[in-house]
Amino acid sequence: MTLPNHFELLATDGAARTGRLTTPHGMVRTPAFMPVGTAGAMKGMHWREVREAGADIVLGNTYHLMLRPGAERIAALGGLQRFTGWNGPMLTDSGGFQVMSLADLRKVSEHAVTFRSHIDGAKVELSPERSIEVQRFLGSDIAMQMDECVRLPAERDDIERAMRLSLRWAERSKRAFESAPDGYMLFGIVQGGDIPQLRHASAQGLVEMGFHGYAIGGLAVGEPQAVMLAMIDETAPALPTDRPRYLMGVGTPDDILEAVKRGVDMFDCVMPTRNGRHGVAFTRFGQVNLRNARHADDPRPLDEASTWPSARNYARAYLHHLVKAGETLGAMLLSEINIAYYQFLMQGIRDAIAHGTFEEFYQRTRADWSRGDI
Ligand SMILES: Nc1nc2c(CCNCC3CCCCC3)c3[nH]c(NCCc4ccccc4)nc3cc2c(=O)[nH]1
Repeated sequence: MTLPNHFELLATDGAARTGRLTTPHGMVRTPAFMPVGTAGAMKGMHWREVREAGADIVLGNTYHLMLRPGAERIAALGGLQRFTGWNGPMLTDSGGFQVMSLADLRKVSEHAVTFRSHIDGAKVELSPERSIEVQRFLGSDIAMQMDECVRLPAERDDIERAMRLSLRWAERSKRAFESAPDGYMLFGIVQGGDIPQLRHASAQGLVEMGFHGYAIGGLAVGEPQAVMLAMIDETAPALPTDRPRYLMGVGTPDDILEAVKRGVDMFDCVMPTRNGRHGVAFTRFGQVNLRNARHADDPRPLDEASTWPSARNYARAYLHHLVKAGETLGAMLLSEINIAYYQFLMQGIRDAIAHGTFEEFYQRTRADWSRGDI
């Protein structure tokens, strides 16, 4: 059954696309980078700064929130937007990927993933039906199917087993989602590891079922960038052009630029906030590790031409000091500087595609990153 389409393609330039995704909590401009909130907050930042930096949509954290404070409790309090104060669009992952990454004593069966809560050790069962129920309780605008993602490198048999299980779970997720009000979306997730035929089979199976959008999963799990990009080349053309494509867990600015060039519309990654907390700044001219002693006497700001005040107004020497001293302000400033840079990059990408100048933007941006004089 074909689901309604809430995505509007505005322009294309080669395989790159720019568009708009309408959700119950607002509009999302694509290509979009979605900052990752952890347990209902953007570590070290106020939502006001996330919005001012240019983010239209953020990720909520199904795995953490269902364990604490609990999905039913958040629903009783009005849903994630009211609970957290972020009043814009939210996307939530299904939780299965995090269970496999974070939980201990986890087990995958046909029915569900079971694991021990890292908070109180309680046994938890996450089925496709429960994952959809949790995401509905959280009130997210875009829910993800429950899937099984295999780390790479992996045996073909294991990749195929997980891909076929994920297709069966896609069917169950879609059936469980059917009662959602109009406007709320469910994305399928393409699996298939680094094997083209399995990628095609997964994409075809999902497209036949019909979803509001399609995620490319099973990547950024240990494979070289070249393998990730090759799998995007295999997968994107097998997906409908009029629906959004979301590359999960990606990535560095370079990953994002390469994936946009290949037709990807949405991204999420913990890197800007996580690297920020570890003293690494993303700038127009590449990454700067402010823990490095070479910054101790440097009065220059990170980027005097930046659109983001904190990247213009603080000396590298000061940021170096904050990071070395373990001052919370250091993590806060670098988190917002990094989120702001990612959104600056996405705005540049959207403008370039809209003006048919993406190739020039791509070349100039990569040249700026490799100037190395930073
Ligand atoms: N369902 C599902 N999720 C995936 C995710 C989680 C995406 N972020 C969720 C978000 C929810 C809120 C809390 C945070 C996560 C992935 N993340 C990565 N690589 C990350 C690679 C990476 C990059 C930087 C640092 C660490 C790891 N590959 C992924 C593949 C899949 C997948 O097939 N299926």
